[in-house]
Amino acid sequence: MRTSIATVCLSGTLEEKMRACADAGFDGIEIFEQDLLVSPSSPARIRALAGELGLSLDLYQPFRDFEGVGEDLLEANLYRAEAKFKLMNQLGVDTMLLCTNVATATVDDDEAAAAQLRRLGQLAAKYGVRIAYEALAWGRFVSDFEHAWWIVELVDLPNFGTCLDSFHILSRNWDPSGIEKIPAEKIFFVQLADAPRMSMDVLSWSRHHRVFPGEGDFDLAGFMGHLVRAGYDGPVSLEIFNDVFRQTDEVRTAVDAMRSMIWLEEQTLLHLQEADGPGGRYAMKLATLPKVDDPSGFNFTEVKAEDTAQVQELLYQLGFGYAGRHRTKPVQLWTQGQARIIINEQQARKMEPTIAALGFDVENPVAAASRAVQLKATPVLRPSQADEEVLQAVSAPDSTEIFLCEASGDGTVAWMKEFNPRTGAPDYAAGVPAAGLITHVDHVNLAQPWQHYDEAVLFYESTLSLDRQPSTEVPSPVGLVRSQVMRTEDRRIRLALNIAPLVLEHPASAPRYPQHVAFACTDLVAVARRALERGLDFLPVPANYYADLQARFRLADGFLETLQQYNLLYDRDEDGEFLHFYTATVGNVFFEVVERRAGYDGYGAPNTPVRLAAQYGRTRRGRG
Ligand SMILES: O=C(O)c1ccc(O)c(O)c1
Ligand SMILES: [Mg+2]
Repeated sequence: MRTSIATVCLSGTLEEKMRACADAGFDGIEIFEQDLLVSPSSPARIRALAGELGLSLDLYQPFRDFEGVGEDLLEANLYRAEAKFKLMNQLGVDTMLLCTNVATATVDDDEAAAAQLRRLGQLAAKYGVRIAYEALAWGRFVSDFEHAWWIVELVDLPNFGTCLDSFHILSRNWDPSGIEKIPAEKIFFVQLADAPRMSMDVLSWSRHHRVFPGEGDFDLAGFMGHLVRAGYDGPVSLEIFNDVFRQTDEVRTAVDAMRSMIWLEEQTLLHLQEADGPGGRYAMKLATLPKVDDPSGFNFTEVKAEDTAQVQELLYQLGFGYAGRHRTKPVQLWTQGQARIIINEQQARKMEPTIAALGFDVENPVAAASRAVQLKATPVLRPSQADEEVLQAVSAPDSTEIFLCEASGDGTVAWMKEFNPRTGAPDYAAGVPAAGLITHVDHVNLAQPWQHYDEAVLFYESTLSLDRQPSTEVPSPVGLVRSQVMRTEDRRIRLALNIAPLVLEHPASAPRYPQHVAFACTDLVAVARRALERGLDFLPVPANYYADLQARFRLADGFLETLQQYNLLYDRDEDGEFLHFYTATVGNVFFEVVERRAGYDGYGAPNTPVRLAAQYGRTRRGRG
């Protein structure tokens, strides 16, 4: 698959954008007119730079509002077009994108529009230029791709074809299977964009909310399948108008963009193999990635901190046992059931407790790491001694290190033998056996900086094959928190990503992005009772919450009192019940313990505002 990207996707100058696209591995670019107009570089310089960078200049765009106009305006439009054809000759670009008229068209007549477009095509031919006619979803008279294709047929010139843009087709729910009826040689260009489903006018949706494939809700593998079956083999280009991408680091955005392409290429092939059977022969060659099974569990969570005392104490209070110090590194291991927490003091100067790494159980760590690196993840290199396990790891967009560990069905993990339980136990933990009420990690919640949120979703979806659930928004005292759960089908991995609201201008301003690990247990009240005995600082829950709980659920006598006594939260739905509590926050980390009853599959979402408000209240009072 030949990859391309529109310069409008990125921030920076035209030259910066071009370098970022080349470095990320794109084959070509579409030059967005505005980027050239504001550039101090001459067309000849841009052409030379593209040559130096090995980028093909695939498209010049857009040319707007040409057809369906009166004769005077037509003359002016042809004059304007000829100037652009000359410019394109200087740039060495042979295809121009023409959008359907959104503003100046007054004549709703396909034959008349085609006659005008034929004049444009004939003029373009003198300059060796091809015109790719694209239906914009808000076009004045032409807004659907089959209508645009019909007009292309009427124009009937070899250098006049169509451009298909997934956004304009899928946003309007046009049936994309019609693409297969268009002869491949008349599809001059293809633009791809994903987007979250939204109910707003389609122009605003398109100009502000497009995202890279895999970050939104469109079925782009299905869309690509129609193109591949049509026999298309030209550039597949990203055209993403997005407010965040336009203002963030272009090098990073270009890598995110490339990841989306590599992943989509694989998804397209898998889609075609499933829909058409293996052995399909298509003009477009689609590359594959190492196929890996879903991760089968959390292997470990690593908390990094300069001062480890508070984290140790919380773990002790939750019933974790101290399982030893690493034989060569300043690293402790705490375990309970299948839950393993590593506390790492290495290179942690001035660091408040933070989740620095997550280990996932995978079938084949080398293949999983190779897949991630082929998807443009940065490998993490950790020095290890000759007799230590060599662990595979890559860096997630928020810098959390993702370790791909060998799964073991029996609850032991190979690297645990590097820890010596006889050294360095804190006083209160000496000789404490893991008490065994907590069984494993239920989920991990990572707060994402707002500008890397979509990138993080695609990262986990593509590298670890986690499935995206519908995203939700939860009110906090300082704004709405967007939340997105990613999980495996068997639920052994549940990862929640949040965008923390910006609190920069707020009096309680220190921007904090607390993260948490939620442990699963079979008896929450017992875990809470033990934790209280050991002095745990529970996140307090207000009495108003319990009054509302009783009103909603009519709880059995005594149950509400028990919940309230231990600051437990409760939820119930048609699948089952959910009990949970939170610890105080230490640095950037807190813990949750959950008990799922029957088939409850959620996360206590109605309780999240209560947690956020309680955490906010404590932060303002200077407590964690
Ligand atoms: O929003 C626009 O104007 C616009 C321009 C060119 C395109 O290819 C497109 O899809 C949208
Ligand atoms: Mg487009």
